[in-house]
Amino acid sequence: MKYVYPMMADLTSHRCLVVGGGAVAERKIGSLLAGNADVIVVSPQVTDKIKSWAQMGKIIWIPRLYQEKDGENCLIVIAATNDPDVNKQIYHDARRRKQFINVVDQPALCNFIVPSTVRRGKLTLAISTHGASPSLAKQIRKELEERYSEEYALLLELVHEMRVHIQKRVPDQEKRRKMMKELISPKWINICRLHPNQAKEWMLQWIEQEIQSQC
Ligand SMILES: C[C@@]1(CC(=O)O)C2=NC(=C\c3[nH]c(c(CCC(=O)O)c3CC(=O)O)Cc3[nH]c(c(CC(=O)O)c3CCC(=O)O)/C=C3\N/C(=C\2)[C@@H](CCC(=O)O)[C@]3(C)CC(=O)O)/[C@H]1CCC(=O)O
Ligand SMILES: NC(=O)c1ccc[n+]([C@@H]2O[C@H](COP(=O)([O-])OP(=O)(O)OC[C@H]3O[C@@H](n4cnc5c(N)ncnc54)[C@H](O)[C@@H]3O)[C@@H](O)[C@H]2O)c1
Repeated sequence: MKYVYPMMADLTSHRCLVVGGGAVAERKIGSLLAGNADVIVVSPQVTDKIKSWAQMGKIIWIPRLYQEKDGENCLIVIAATNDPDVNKQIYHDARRRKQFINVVDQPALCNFIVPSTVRRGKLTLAISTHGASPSLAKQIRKELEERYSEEYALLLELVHEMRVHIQKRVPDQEKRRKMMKELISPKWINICRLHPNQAKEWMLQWIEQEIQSQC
């Protein structure tokens, strides 16, 4: 893989196939479900978690070995068995169908890779090392998790709401931009962390004051 195009994709209503049911498959299924995909898992054995996803109707589990037809009509295929030859066969089948294919034990056969991810509500941070060191991607993910804690989810919810409010109330584009910048300053990030229940009210009050002082 020479170059990657980072993209945040909504997989709603897209069928995605995961072949294999071990710990790695479980992780990949988890990220596909987080992206709203319709997930089909083909594997004779699966982990307890995968089994419970199937029982809850979150995925479809076909308990047998992979067959070529399994990938039909799928946007994404993930080959996550512990058999390199089977994984290579899945790769060839997917390439023939021009699908997105990820082969968990052979980075050279991937036309997309799964990044390490931090999610804080609407904030998504994705880290990739181009397959050079998944461990480093994981380490950086942990660092970012500490740096960007849960208050960012609240901050983004509020800023999103306030942005619409400010767009309606403040006609001057330059003033709008200044106010939006102020709302993502350390002061408001700290307020979201320390006073999550008051943050919205205080933001609305601050916006009113700013509008009054501009009149
Ligand atoms: C990020 C993450 C996302 C996820 O899986 O959800 C992910 N791997 C994670 C963890 C991890 N993977 C491995 C270890 C053991 C230590 C080590 O080997 O370093 C650990 C660490 C651990 O488990 O502690 C082993 C490993 N991984 C690959 C191979 C094959 C090879 O390199 O040949 C082998 C060797 C297998 C063997 O030796 O047999 C290949 C890939 N793994 C990728 C993604 C893609 C590149 C991402 C990038 O751009 O860096 C890529 C290319 C394909 C893909 O899977 O998309 C997830 C971290 C999630 C988190 O944040 O916790
Ligand atoms: N990309 C990554 O992030 C990463 C991380 C660690 C390991 N790996 C690699 O991923 C592979 C899988 O790791 P694991 O720990 O999940 O393995 P595992 O042995 O726990 O699971 C393998 C699964 O594949 C299934 N399987 C085997 N042959 C099959 C077939 N023909 N059709 C359908 N299913 C089949 C088995 O039933 C089992 O559920 C390993 O080969 C390892 O090298 C990748």
